[in-house]
Amino acid sequence: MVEAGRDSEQDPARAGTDAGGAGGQAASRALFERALAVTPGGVNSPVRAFNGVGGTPRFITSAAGARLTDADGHEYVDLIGSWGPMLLGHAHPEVVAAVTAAAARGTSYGTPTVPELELAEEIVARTPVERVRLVSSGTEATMSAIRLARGFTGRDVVVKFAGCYHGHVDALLASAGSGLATFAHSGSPGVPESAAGETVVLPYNDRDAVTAAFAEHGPRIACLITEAAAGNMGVVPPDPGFNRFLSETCAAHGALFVTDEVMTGFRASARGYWGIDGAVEGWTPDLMTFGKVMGGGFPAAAFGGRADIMARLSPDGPVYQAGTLSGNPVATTAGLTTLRLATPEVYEHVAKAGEIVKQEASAALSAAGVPHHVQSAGTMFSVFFREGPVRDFDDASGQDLTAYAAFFHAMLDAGVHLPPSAYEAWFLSAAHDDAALETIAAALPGAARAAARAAGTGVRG
Ligand SMILES: Cc1ncc(COP(=O)(O)O)c(C=O)c1O
Ligand SMILES: N[C@H](C=O)CCC(=O)O
Repeated sequence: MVEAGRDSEQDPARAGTDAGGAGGQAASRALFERALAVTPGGVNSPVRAFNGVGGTPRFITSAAGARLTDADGHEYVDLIGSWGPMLLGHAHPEVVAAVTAAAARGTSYGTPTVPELELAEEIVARTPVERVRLVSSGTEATMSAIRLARGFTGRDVVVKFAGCYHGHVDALLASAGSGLATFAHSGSPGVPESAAGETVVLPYNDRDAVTAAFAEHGPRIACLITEAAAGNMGVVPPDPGFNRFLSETCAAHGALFVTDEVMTGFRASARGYWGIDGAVEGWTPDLMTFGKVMGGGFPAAAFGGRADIMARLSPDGPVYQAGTLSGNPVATTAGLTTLRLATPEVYEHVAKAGEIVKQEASAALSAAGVPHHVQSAGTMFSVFFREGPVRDFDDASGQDLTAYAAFFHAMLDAGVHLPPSAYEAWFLSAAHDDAALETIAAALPGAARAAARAAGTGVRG
C-alpha cells in the first residue's frame, strides 16, 4: 500500500494542479485521459470531476470501511461517502453477503419481490409517509413527486429554494446548489422555458419571500419542495420553525408540502431530518423523497406520502409513473440490510465522530487564521470557507474557493479524500474508527496552513 500523504505544505499556487507530486498519480491520470476520450468531462456525474478544485480525479479501485484505494495504490480516509449513502462504511460484510446472496437468486425479475415490500415497510415505519413507491434515483423520486403534486392539485407552479438541489429534474434545475454552483451555471441549457417557467425560486430561510410568493401565485402553486435541511450548498439547516411555517403556508393555500430527504433521510437521524424537526414540532409533509442511504450504495430511491395523494398514482390513479428496475431485488436488499443495520449506536457513532472532526477542523483553521464557519443538521455537517453563519445560498456563495481548493489538495496529499467542491457536506460513517479520525486530525493543520497561504488570493464563490 502506498501512502497518500506527501507534501501537505504545498505552495498555494500548486493547489488545484495535483499537488500530490509528480508520478504519484500516473494510473489515475492515464485512466482519466482514457475517460475523457469517451465520456464528457471524463466523469458520469459532474461533481466527481475536479473542476472546482483543479487536478485529476482519483480513480478508486476498491473501498473498505472508512477507506478508499485508488488506481495508484494510495489509500484515503473517505469523507465523500459516495455523497451520502455509505452510512455503514464501504463493503460492510453483512451488506456484501446479503447482496451477493440476492444476486445469486437473480438480479431482476420485473415482478413484485419480497425485499422491495420489506424496504417499503421499513420506510413507512420510520417516517410519516403512509404509502411509498420505489424508484432508482433521487432525481426520479423528486420528478415523480412533482408530477404527482401537479396531478393531485391540478396546478402547475412549483416553489423551490435557491441552493437546494433536487436532482437534475428540468423544473427543479434552477439555482440548484453544489454541482451547478461548482460549475458556475445559473441553470442549464436544454431546460425549456416552459419547464423552468413554472418554477418560482426563493431565498432559503426567508419567510417574507415565501409569504409574498404565495400571495402572488397561491392559487397556481401545486407544491413547495425543500430539502428538509439544505445539504447541497453546504449544510444549511432551516431556521427554527421554518419547515413548520412552510407546511402551514402550503396548507393555507391548498398546495402540497414536499420535503426532499434524499440526502438527509436515514442520515441526519434514523428518521431523517423529519425525525428531529417535524416529529418534534408536529408538522407532516404531504410528500417526501428519499434516496442515498436507503439504497445502501445501490440505485434505489423512493417517494411517498399521504395515502389519498399516493392513490392518484398509476395503477390506482391517473398519474403515470413507472420503472423497469424500480424496486430491483439486489438494490432493495442492499438498502434494507443497511437500514436494519443502522442501529442507534451507528447514529451515535457518526454524531460523535462528526463532533470530533468539526472541532479539529475548526481548531486547525482558526490556528492558521483561515475564516471559516462550521454548520450541522443532525449528524450532517460542512465547513464553509467564510466567516459567520450561512442561512442561504447568497451566504454560501461568499466562500473563498481558492482557499478550499488548497485545503482539499493538502488533505488529499495527506490521505484524506474530501468532496471536490466547497458546497458539499463531509460524510462520515460508522466505520470511521479512531485510526481514521487520527489520519484526519494529522492532516488538518497542514491543510489549514495551505488554505491560509491561498486565502484571499483567488476566487470567491
Ligand atoms: C437533496 C437531494 N435530492 C435529490 C438528489 C438527486 O439524487 P440522485 O443523484 O440519486 O438523482 C440529490 C443528490 O444527488 C440530493 O442531494
Ligand atoms: N450533491 C450531489 C447530491 O447530493 C452529489 C451527487 C452527484 O450529483 O453526483
